[in-house]
Amino acid sequence: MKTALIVYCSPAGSTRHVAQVIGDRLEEEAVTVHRLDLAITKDPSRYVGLLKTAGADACLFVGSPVYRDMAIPPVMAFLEDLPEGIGCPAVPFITWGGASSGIALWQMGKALESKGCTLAGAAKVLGVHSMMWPSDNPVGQGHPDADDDRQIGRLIDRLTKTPADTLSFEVLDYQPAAVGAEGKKKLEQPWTIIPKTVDEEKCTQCAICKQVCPVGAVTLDPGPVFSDRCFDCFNCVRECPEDAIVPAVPLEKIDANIRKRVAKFDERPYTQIF
Ligand SMILES: Cc1cc2nc3c(=O)[nH]c(=O)nc-3n(C[C@H](O)[C@H](O)[C@H](O)COP(=O)(O)O)c2cc1C
Repeated sequence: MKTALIVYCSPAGSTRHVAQVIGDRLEEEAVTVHRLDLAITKDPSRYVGLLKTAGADACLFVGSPVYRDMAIPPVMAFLEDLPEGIGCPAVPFITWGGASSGIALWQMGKALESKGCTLAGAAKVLGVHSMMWPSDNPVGQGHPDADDDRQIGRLIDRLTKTPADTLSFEVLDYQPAAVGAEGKKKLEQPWTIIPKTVDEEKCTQCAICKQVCPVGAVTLDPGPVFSDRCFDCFNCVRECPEDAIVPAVPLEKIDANIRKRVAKFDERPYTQIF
């Protein structure tokens, strides 16, 4: 591998951390790394051109957090917009909050396979659950940690130091049948979000909600208005200094539901390299 493109979206930072570790380790192995944060770069086509030019010497890394068992819409939109037959080796990676990693890796793998990519490797990495920021003990607290980073390092070692290997995309279908089937059913349903209201007494129109939205879904009129690009990352709710953005489901109830799902799935291992 001579060139790598690392594409990701990371509303709360864990997926960005993994992307950073991947990029830093690749650079240690003298790979030329291009990093593409989908929240910043709106037109990825120039970067995708790099992959075409580098051909088999290039590798595409694509990272997403898991939301409701799936990869998030900006990442899937990037994959769907890739040119047909791009055909490079690829490494999807996800971070998940310890409830269920669902079918996100499988879903990303399917999209990559449909563009003619081969699977060089993949990673599932535990991250602190990004819906649980008010809690003193969020699920996944402290993750990704040093051991997670070491596992990512081992993946990069394998990708750069041993002859290129191709995995079957089937390895990404790792969930028990019932969990996998439930996740795949969700793909047929519209993306759901928890509606939010704005407490106009509290809102000072400071525009932080607009700045922290990774997909430009917030406009001010004069308080925040959310477009249908919103995919429910909760950055606006989390970062509002006045707590003026109020989700229809209280955060305590969301917290309790997540903990129930953690107990129900009891998914292991937390971090896994393929
Ligand atoms: C709306 C929403 C839905 C989520 N759904 C799941 C889920 O189904 N399973 C899970 O384990 N974690 C879930 N999480 C937690 C994230 O996957 C996890 O915290 C991830 O590391 C966040 O990545 P980021 O920090 O790059 O944004 C969800 C978080 C949000 C905000």
